Amino acid sequence: MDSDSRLQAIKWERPQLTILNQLLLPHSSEYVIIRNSNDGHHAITSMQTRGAPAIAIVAALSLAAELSCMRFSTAQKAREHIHKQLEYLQTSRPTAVNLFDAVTKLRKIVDNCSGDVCDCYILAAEKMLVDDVLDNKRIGQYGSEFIEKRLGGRKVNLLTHCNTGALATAGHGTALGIIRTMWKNNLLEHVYCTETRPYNQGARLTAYELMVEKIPSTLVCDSAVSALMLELHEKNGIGAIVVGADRVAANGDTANKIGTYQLAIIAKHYGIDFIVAAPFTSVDLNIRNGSDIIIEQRSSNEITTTSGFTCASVQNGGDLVRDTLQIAPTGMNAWNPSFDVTMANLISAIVTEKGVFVKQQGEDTFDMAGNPEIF
Ligand SMILES: CSC[C@@H](O)[C@@H](O)C(=O)COP(=O)(O)O
Repeated sequence: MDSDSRLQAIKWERPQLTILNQLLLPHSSEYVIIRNSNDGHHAITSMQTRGAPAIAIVAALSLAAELSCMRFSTAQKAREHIHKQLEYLQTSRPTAVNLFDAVTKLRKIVDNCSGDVCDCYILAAEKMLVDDVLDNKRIGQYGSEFIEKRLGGRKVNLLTHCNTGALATAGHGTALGIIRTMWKNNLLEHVYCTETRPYNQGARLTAYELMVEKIPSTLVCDSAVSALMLELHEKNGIGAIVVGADRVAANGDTANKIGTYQLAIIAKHYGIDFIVAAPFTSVDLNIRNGSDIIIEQRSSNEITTTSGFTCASVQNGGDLVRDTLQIAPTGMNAWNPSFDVTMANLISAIVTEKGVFVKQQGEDTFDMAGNPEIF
């Protein structure tokens, strides 16, 4: 078993799809069976699964599971059903473009398929799962080489935000994939991960992944990063901030988990690299810049309450029970965008499986349709 297979968030054994229920992490690892597109849609909207690549792959495979149990009298009927279900699946979450990219590719494949339409669909969805892991390993390698070159090969401290690891992808991860690769290559000293309020993907999921991998790491409040930069100034410092992406516009403007933008400003203030890591399925060449990215607004309850696990020993024989506590006054308004957009001028490099995109001398933006570099 390699290190990545310890954390497998998406399991596909034709015709069965099971996913790790991330609502229960880090306290218990329970898998949920996804039988059809309805289950897939629910898994995404309820956040049992999350993270841009994982959302796309679970959506695609949920329909593959459904199709495995169906028979259609004509190829046209199969195509119509697939189109309808893909349409429905893409209503689950709006910001990550990977889902829309997957839907476009799958539609094209079934429209052009000359054999059994369901087989064509299932094979294509299965390939997305396999390709994502390979792409992430390449991102890990390219990102590790880029950081090594930028920082002269010394062991570095990195900071990351949200969760971009094996739990957010088919395996290995993107920004966390770079961290995994650097750890394996003995180039990493320590990782700082932000808690990522209000949903706590950092505290619950990234902290869990780092502990499973035994990577030296420390959790910090989102609001502690500037103070941390100052604190570590004399002691090797933070070498770079590495984050994932939900959608990268053609000019490199990047939507990612709320709080990413302020980290980019901090990186600029301290003169360190701010690196985005994402598969090319997160790049949306159809939009020129970040102002066209739809930002998901989530319930104010996520801010006005806090959730966690309490030990209901009497009722439940010691089992941990998920619980929610109100922390703001009843009726208080809250603004809860799930993502923000970091402008390209604050980003040092965008690492993809094709290579590393950097800005040309004197430019403020990236050309995501152009050629990346390998360092
Ligand atoms: C490889 S995951 C990249 C992004 O999707 C990740 O950074 C992120 O913002 C996840 O948000 P989430 O709301 O948990 O789906």
